Amino acid sequence: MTPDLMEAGAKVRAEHDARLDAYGGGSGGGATYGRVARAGVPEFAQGVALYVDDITVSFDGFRALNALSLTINVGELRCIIGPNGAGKTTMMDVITGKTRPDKGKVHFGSNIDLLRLRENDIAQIGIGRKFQKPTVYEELSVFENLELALKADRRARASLFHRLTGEQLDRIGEILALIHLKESAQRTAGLLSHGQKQWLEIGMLLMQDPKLLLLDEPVAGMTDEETERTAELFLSLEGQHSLVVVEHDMKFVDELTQGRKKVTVLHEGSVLAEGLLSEVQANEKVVEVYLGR
Ligand SMILES: Nc1ncnc2c1ncn2[C@@H]1O[C@H](COP(=O)(O)OP(=O)(O)OP(=O)(O)O)[C@@H](O)[C@H]1O
Repeated sequence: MTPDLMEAGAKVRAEHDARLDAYGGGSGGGATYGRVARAGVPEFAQGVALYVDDITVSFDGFRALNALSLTINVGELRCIIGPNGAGKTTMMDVITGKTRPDKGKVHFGSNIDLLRLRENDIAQIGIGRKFQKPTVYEELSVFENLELALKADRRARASLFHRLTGEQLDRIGEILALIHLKESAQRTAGLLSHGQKQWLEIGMLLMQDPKLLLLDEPVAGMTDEETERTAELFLSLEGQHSLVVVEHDMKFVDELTQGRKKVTVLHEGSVLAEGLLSEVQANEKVVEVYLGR
């Protein structure tokens, strides 16, 4: 390579890095997303990913969660359903440290007390949350969004001062294939369809290799084809990650549970029923709370 070309290459890279730094993902930025957790390392040997016990959350005396208890196993894909106002979002808020409960316990693995940690620390120890609306960096390319997510991971930061390692490039390639965006890697994220943006955001979460993924109505607004692809994606993640999927779309829940996985029905802040989708759909109490609205 001639010195001219080397200089031009360095300039392109510097501009690229400056673009990412502007979004807080560079070596000096990312104060919120990238703070080093002092939370310890979660222990999963007992097979439990998440243990929620007797959680109550009150808003001005109204109980959004009422003695809620729930256990998610390592590698499990659990769908949570329930009518509007059942407490599904509040439950996610408690797990991720956004809302503090009045009482109860929330443990990640067998040893981490999530109620003692801040929101950023919880994200850093391996709990990823996907909100209903996609939140990707619209002006950046699909690839840059994934690169930024990698830079937010404290484990990857030290090696990212100059360029991505081969291993990191491979990881981005793997995720691009998984989220069906390999052909769109250089596309500006703002130009993606709604479904593709949702996948990109899931890909960004996956860059940090979370043990537990919380997904709030991930297929809302997706086409049937996108919904099917999302089900395939989640099924391919099962086993390596624990997934908690809050969803109203029963066809999607059916695709995810494949007639053999347990679903949890929330109502008025508590677990109303738990079992196979066919069982809970035949449960009189469940039918009543759905039809009663
Ligand atoms: N910050 C708050 N202040 C007061 N009430 C709240 C607050 N957050 C939630 N609630 C109430 O708590 C209850 C549970 O709300 P939550 O959003 O957790 O339900 P949800 O199951 O996620 O509902 P949806 O399916 O409609 O998203 C609702 O009655 C809601 O109005």
